[in-house]
Amino acid sequence: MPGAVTPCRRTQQAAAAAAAWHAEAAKPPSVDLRGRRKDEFAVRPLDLTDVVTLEGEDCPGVTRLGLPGLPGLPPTATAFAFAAHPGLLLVRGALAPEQQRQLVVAALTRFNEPPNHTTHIRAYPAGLPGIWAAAQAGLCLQQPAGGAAPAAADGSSGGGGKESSSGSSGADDASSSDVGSIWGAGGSGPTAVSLLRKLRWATLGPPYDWTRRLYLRDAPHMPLPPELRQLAVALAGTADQLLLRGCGGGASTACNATNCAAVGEEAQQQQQNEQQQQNQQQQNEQQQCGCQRPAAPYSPDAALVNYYYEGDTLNGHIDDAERCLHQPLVSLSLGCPAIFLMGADSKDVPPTALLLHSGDAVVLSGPARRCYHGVPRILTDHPLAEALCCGSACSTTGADSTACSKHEDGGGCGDLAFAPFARHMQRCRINISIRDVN
Ligand SMILES: O=C(O)CCC(=O)C(=O)O
Ligand SMILES: [Fe+2]
Repeated sequence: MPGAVTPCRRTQQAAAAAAAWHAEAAKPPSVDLRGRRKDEFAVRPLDLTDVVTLEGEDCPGVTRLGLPGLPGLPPTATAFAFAAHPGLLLVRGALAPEQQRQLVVAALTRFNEPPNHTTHIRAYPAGLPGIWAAAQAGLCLQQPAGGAAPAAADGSSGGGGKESSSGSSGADDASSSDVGSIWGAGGSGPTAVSLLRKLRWATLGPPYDWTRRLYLRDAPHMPLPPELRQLAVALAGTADQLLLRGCGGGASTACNATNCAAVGEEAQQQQQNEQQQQNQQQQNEQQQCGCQRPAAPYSPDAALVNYYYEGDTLNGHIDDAERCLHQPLVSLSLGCPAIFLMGADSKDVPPTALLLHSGDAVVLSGPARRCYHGVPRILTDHPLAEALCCGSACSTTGADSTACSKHEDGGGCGDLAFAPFARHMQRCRINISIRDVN
């Protein structure tokens, strides 16, 4: 494998990210991004001490790995493995600028449309079609025909908000409405801007029920968009190649001995022993999760889209509702940077804090797939990612214009149609985590 360059940059500011892990752990489960509640930790001063930024000088325990140039990844993408987190791969720049812009547009205009479930599913069971366009046009939600208003969307419990005050008619009214009939220029309904701001998550593929913690495989849904599926397959393949088969990232349970260039009888015997141990370990793991690892190729079919704004956090958690926890989870970051905490299988183990940028991908594979992780902080006061810069966004946002200083030198994308999205993303982070749930 390529040499062990171990880059990171530690800032001089006071530490908080790792300490926050325990604070996060101590919080009640309702205080969560998905529960749409802010908390006292969210507004603490920014502190990046001990945050691994993957910039500048070497960082012990972090290895920069060469990419095999798999299709779907930009040539400049750089992958990192972490000795303390076997199976974790971070690919910096996994998404090309154009890809990032396309995903941002899709996440704000398509992924949040029915039949996909969103934060608003309880209050508006048939969804809020056209919410992005309505917000841009400054519209409000209209009283549904028949005078029965949908319940207010307080988003207070992800998927578990208030029941509709109009009983079943709320859903029927909304589903029979076209975009023009549910939004209007006036009225007493909530503004599309406020509903969009309260939209914290959307599900792609089989919807996830947060209350029962299971995928609703039989509920109406669109298939996972092919572009996400392809990306996840490419990134999971990269992780598999770099971490597992290449034996370079410490994914100890899955190092394929045939790729490890062992020679001679002694080495062969050692390989056989290791293989037996691996098989035993795999059997044990399969018994635990009941899946048939070798018989099931990676086939991502669902995703969770998280929309984060200033002060939003995601508590430390393990994603364990999928059928086979041997299948990787591929997580894409767009917009504002964020601190991502990667832990172990117990919250007693202090996590590593990583700074994620727009265009980064995190692959949780092997042992890392079954480890705690969370997001204690979104950095909304940072410059907008260059990939998302747009000329008119820079010039029309007053104080935010510094966010796009590169653009003023002619370095931006100049895509005027993207301007409203660029403005939105100056204060927003979108994460898309792609899963194989079946
Ligand atoms: O936002 C992130 O980076 C992580 C999201 C996540 O862990 C999840 O949705 O399960
Ligand atoms: Fe997660």
